[in-house]
Amino acid sequence: MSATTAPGAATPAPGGPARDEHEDVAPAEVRRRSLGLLGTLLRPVARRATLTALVVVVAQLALVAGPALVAVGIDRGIPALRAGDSGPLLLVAGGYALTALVAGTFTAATVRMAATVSQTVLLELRRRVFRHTQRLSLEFHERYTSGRIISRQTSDLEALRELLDGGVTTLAASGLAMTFTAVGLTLLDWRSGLVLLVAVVPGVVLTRWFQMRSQAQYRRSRTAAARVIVRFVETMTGIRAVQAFRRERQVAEVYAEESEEYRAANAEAIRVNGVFDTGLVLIGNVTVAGVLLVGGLRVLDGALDVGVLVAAVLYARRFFAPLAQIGMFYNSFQSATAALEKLSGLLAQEPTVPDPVRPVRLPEPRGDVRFDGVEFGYADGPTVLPHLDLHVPAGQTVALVGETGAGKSTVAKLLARFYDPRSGAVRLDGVDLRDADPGDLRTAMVMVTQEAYLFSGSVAANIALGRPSATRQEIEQAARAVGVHDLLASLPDGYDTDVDTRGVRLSAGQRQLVSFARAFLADPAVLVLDEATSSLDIPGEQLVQEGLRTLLTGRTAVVIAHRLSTVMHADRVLVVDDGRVVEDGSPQELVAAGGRFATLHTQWQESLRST
Ligand SMILES: Nc1ncnc2c1ncn2[C@@H]1O[C@H](COP(=O)(O)OP(=O)(O)OP(=O)(O)O)[C@@H](O)[C@H]1O
Repeated sequence: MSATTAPGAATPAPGGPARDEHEDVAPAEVRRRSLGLLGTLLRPVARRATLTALVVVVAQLALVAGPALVAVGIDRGIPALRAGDSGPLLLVAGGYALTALVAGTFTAATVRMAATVSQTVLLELRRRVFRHTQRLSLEFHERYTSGRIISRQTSDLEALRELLDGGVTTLAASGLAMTFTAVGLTLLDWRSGLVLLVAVVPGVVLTRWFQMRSQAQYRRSRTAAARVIVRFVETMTGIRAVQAFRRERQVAEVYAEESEEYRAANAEAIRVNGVFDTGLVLIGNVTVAGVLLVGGLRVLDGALDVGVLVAAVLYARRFFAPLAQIGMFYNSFQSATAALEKLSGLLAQEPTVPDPVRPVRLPEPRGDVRFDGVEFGYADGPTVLPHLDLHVPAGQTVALVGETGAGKSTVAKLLARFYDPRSGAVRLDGVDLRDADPGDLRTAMVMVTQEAYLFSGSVAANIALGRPSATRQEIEQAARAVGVHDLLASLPDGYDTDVDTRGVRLSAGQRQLVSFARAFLADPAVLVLDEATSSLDIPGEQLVQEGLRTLLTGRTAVVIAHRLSTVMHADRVLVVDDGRVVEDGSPQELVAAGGRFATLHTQWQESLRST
């Protein structure tokens, strides 16, 4: 059982530093990169975005005209009405209704247009992130935990969505509303404008306080949220280990603590928001009282018209309302900026196994494999293979044996080009894998891993992964060849059975056979196979052995062998120790030579006898 697999150890904190902790990039460069990404995303929707901005401006202008029209209505329209002329008042009322209509229509249009722009941008970004992440080399996926990738595709895109859907337009509209209101009021009556200016001082102080507190708070809340998500994903990914070692209670306790921290962070954020909103209402109302008092006294003196006073009060009331909106979206803005930085960081990652500039075609591969002076180590880690020279002629079956950590999988992964050597070259039919056409290489070389991963979907679709153009007949032929046809045909829906269907989960050995059928259908010139270590019941074992033999026939095969029978059927055995080939020969020769393999062979036989 592979229950000892530890859940990914690194705990990412998407709410923490926006930069990928593995890269060393200056903040200015990060900003440039994020803006660059935003630019490429917005370019296709530039016209629509500009139009949206114009619509926002018109909506705000229409809104700000309202109080001014009220002033005109009171100061000009009513006296005229008293004098028997209803024209001016009707004109003003009509004008007011028109501006209200324009403001309403344009605000609704803003919401729709912003949503269209935002959804187009997000669709493109979501696709781009998926395509890019999928293209990145294995080396990247081994260090970038699944929790972090999930955060990029979920919470980061969500943060951007929140801002783009309504945030940007609300921020712009709020900024414009405040500016237009201040200008409108000053033009109408500069003394009332002055009162507003005085009130702006505590408003700015309060907003500044809020920004600082809420930024810290928001960061805390995001970090806490990320911890909860990562803990959840890791626990569920490693559920076998958790259950096998009875860690449920401890994991639940840690999870409860982290959830509590998340709750506390959110509660504090709400409290800060509460103080800010209440403060704004207070400042707003005091300002209204100030404008009313100063203006009222001047009305008494006859220096100010009543209508202008009413308009001034309306403007003063409106002035502080947008600040609450700005405060609300300030955090979205922050988190969207951080999300954009992280997404642009992910998109800036380059595959460590790049596609060749001038690919060499391998249309009819023979399967001749060479390792020429290969030196290799993972990333910046220690050397794993110091110097490997190896020639596997076409059609040969080679079994790699050796102790755990000897470097067998590393040889296999270099051959399948999941990694490139630090020096030297791996060649197929004389072509350096780094120069080989990636499409041809994937056809020529297939790696079957231990885990025999099945994707959700039918059994047939899973086999067809080996050759998507295969007919049902060819799929069944492949299954027959590796001896799994009867089993698959007896499933509830035969080959159409969904591998995820409850109650028909395939066993490890059966999954292995399906993956053999998949590889058989792909029919590669070179097969790299990591034999499953899981022990199978004897009939199952025999079935897998027979399937394996059919699969290996007629092609070059490099097998990381865990079973004696596989090794003994190989043409050649390589004993790997500490990244070096220490014995090389046919199984019979090596047994006769009495070296390491001979010892291993004796141990194997003894263990088989004792079971
Ligand atoms: N992704 C990786 N990153 C860093 N080091 C690695 C990685 N994979 C393997 N190693 C290291 O490379 C060495 C060889 O490992 P490898 O997996 O090739 O051994 P192996 O012979 O296949 O072992 P096993 O039989 O247990 O699968 C080990 O020291 C291991 O720690």
